[in-house]
Amino acid sequence: MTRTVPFLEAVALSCERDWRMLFEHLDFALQAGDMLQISGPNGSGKTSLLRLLAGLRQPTAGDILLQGRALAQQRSELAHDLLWIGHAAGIKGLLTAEENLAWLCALHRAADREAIWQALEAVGLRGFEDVPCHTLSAGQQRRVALARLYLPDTPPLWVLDEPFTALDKHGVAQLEAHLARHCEQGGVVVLTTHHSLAHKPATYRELDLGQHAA
Ligand SMILES: Nc1ncnc2c1ncn2[C@@H]1O[C@H](COP(=O)(O)OP(=O)(O)OP(=O)(O)O)[C@@H](O)[C@H]1O
Repeated sequence: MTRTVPFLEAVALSCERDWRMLFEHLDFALQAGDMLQISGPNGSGKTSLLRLLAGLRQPTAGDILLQGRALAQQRSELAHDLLWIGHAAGIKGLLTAEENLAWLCALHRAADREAIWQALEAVGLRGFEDVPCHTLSAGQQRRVALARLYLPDTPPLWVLDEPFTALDKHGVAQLEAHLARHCEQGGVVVLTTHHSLAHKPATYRELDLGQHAA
């Protein structure tokens, strides 16, 4: 029987920071449509794991495979396939919401003004498109970052570090539904959050790093 090549795979993954092993021998495989929530106590290595998956750090040991090939040898494929939103909103305060989004999109694929305005409207920022982001609230700044998830033709793999931070209840529910929809349409979501998701796709799984502590 032939084995389907996973979209993203971690094989015997270990991560050490500052001489401290955070986790060892971690294995998981994600197919198109899967959602993986990384959980665990503060300092257990959730952000560190996401940064490995996003190609921002090298594992201490083990491999990460993207569609069956080593991630480290696929920088351009990763840039094409990955949408990474880190723990900080990662937006520039002097730029407007529209300018921030245009700049962030340029990292992957350009989006036209109409698409950017529609994405900002989808995250509830209608009327705030052209004000400098430093004048927005923390939740609104988070929404600017998250608007990338509402652009057409997003990359298939979304790696999101604490995406619900600073969002209000409605924003949380809306984002949960959007992530589930992305999976139902064949995308892959890997996220960290300390909150338990109310809306999960059928493919949802949780990986508790507290149980993999070295
Ligand atoms: N920039 C850094 N330099 C050195 N060590 C770091 C750095 N960032 C994190 N670490 C170390 O790695 C450990 C894990 O950090 P990480 O941010 O991955 O944890 P986390 O599970 O995401 O925590 P939290 O729930 O608090 O966000 C930390 O306890 C710290 O010792």
